[in-house]
Amino acid sequence: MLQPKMILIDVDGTLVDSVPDLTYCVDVMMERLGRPPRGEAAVRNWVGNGVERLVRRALLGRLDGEPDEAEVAVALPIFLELYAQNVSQRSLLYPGVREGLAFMTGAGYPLGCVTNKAARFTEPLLRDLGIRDQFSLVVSGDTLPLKKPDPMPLLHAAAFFGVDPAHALMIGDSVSDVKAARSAGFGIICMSYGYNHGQDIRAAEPDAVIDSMSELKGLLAA
Ligand SMILES: O=C(O)COP(=O)(O)O
Ligand SMILES: [Mg+2]
Repeated sequence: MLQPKMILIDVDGTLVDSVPDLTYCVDVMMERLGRPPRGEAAVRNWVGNGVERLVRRALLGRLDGEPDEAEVAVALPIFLELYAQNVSQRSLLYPGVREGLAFMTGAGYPLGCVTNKAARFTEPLLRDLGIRDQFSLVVSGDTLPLKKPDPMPLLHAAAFFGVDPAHALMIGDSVSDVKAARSAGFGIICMSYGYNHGQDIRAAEPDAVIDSMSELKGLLAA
């Protein structure tokens, strides 16, 4: 049984299935630019590195590369305005999240949230889904100079809670979470259902992969 002194949890693909709202905003943005929609299957593979990177990927129609900067300058404000209005309209907590959070808080684990989503979207999303109060700390993608896969947000949270990273656990869904956790010296558990750019997260070799946060009670000391 694991008994970390602090647990940090990722948002998109871990707590929240945010792809329906992100897809809506990508596709309306594309329509306004006079370009074809990208659809949910593509957007699912592009989430995880912040909204600006998502917009760049949508403009390109693929994961890697850089679109024309003039096009980004037009597209990004459109997307940001749309997402501000649609951050939680279609997004849902994954099955098992409420149960997993209740187990962790009930067992006394200090909880933080670490996401690459910008703070202006993270805060209302967590609030609208009724889970903001579960977290003593929320570190968003623009809270610090660097975001995941850099270890900075995780180390910042460890310092906030006064916990040695060797006694800290990250729960995420993507290779960025695994890389950040490994660089920070945290343990890492991943959700099998999340967004990992179309790759099976098992290839990144987290400490464990689970299908639902309700399974945490079998891994963490109560
Ligand atoms: O890509 C994003 O905006 C955020 O993704 P994350 O919550 O999985 O870090
Ligand atoms: Mg994620």
